[in-house]
Amino acid sequence: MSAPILSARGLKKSYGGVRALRGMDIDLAAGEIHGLCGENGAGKSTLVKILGGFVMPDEGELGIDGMQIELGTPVDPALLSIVHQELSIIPHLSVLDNVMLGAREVGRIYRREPFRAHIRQVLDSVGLEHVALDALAETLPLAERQLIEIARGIARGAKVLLLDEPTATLSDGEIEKVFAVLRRLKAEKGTTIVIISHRLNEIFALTDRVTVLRSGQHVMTADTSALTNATLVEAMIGHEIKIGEIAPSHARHGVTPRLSLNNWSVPGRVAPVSMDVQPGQILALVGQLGSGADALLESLAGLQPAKGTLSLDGADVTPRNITQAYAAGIAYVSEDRARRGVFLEAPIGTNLVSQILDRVSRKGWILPAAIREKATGLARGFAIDPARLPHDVSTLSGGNQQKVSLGKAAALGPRLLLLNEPTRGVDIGARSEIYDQLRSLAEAEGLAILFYSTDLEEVLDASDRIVTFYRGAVVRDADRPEMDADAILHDILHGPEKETAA
Ligand SMILES: Nc1ncnc2c1ncn2[C@@H]1O[C@H](COP(=O)(O)OP(=O)(O)OP(=O)(O)O)[C@@H](O)[C@H]1O
Repeated sequence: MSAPILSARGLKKSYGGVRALRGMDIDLAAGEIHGLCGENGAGKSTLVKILGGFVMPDEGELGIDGMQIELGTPVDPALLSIVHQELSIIPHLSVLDNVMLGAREVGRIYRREPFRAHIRQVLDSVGLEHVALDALAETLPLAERQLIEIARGIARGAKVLLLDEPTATLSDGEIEKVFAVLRRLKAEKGTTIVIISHRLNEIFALTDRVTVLRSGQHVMTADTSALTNATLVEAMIGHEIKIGEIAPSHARHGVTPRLSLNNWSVPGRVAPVSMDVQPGQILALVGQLGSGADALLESLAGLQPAKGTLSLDGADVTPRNITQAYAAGIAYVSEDRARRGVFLEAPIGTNLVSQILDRVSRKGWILPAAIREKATGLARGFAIDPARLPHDVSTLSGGNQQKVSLGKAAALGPRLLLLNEPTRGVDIGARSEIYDQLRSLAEAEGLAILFYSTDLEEVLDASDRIVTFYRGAVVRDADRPEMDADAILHDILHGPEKETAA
């Protein structure tokens, strides 16, 4: 490799007793796309935050573009820019102001006009042609806010661009647009790009080299072309896992359906749907953003105004808001975990049992032993380290926070569990543990699970029935063995097959 554009040596960082990085080295070549892989909590975000100067390491050295960088102070954004994992978009500012926030060009007096044309171009390039520069960020869905975050990183024109799970909330079409922009930045401007992703197909599609971290240490750096799925997974978690196998369905047939939808519609977003879901069935709702698949899921939790009737075990419980949904035994896990999923500044154990306090207390007194027992069981089931139960959720890595929000919903013992992007940011090993846990809940308790996901691998690995959506209507409803990735993609990108004239 010619002289690296970025070189870090001996980076160490501990948070209390947690050793996030234990002496990490990394070199980035100019103009390469470099993937960072590793389990949840391996230290990827910590590394990226140290490189950007947002976290002060305990030890280490960093050089960028031939300059020694003072650690712990934000690096000039024209040199290095980060697209963070948790959105830093300010809801009540416009799209333009969000992109320009913190830009060096702004100076002391912020006049918007000179920047409009350039920012328009950047937004168009990431697929936000339809979004006005003056629209308030809060009016946009999560995926579009994520695209603005990416646009902000691109607009800085940095020599090194670090992206921490930029695609976690995006669907395939959007991801392709973002990747096209990244490839263009590399080819035309020689930008060096680092990308963290748990979706291995993205790592293979985009990167030139990959670095793997495990428990805060460097495990390997290799050319992507020299790796296979299996060798990469093994480097990340130390053993092989089964991917792509069709798990047996636990759906109970010949009994009253767990969920029945009768003429259920979300005005303006989903045309009327009637369907039954059996106890123990795990059903994936799949579609592009705006296809109605996610709106349908939210409507079942009382989060979208809907028409029609929703029955559980044969009784009409049509929820008009989330409180009614919970009361009926419907639990919902949001895709936006920081805002709606967990209490960040409360211990993990407290979070897990926060919605079932009545079950871990007697005569109004909370029973610590009961909390510990319940929380430990949930932690085990959802691959959370039980030793960390007393720590605040905010000290967990992103993927581990997601596991807490799943455990918290499962604690309710619901009849119907609704999951929006169930394993967003969760590593590949923990993902398969979570799918196993969901399957055993479905089998043991007859729980019906409906989930919306933009990750096709997740749809194929976790479901036993798949419903595809296109432009607000169901295209196909089929058992998992009858579907594959091509069939799903065809449905969600093109809609139903056109009838050929006889
Ligand atoms: N502010 C903090 N306080 C305490 N512990 C922290 C803090 N930030 C990170 N950690 C811990 O440091 C370790 C590394 O976390 P980091 O976020 O870097 O992992 P990651 O590889 O990015 O994980 P993920 O894939 O889940 O995002 C984890 O054990 C995490 O809990």
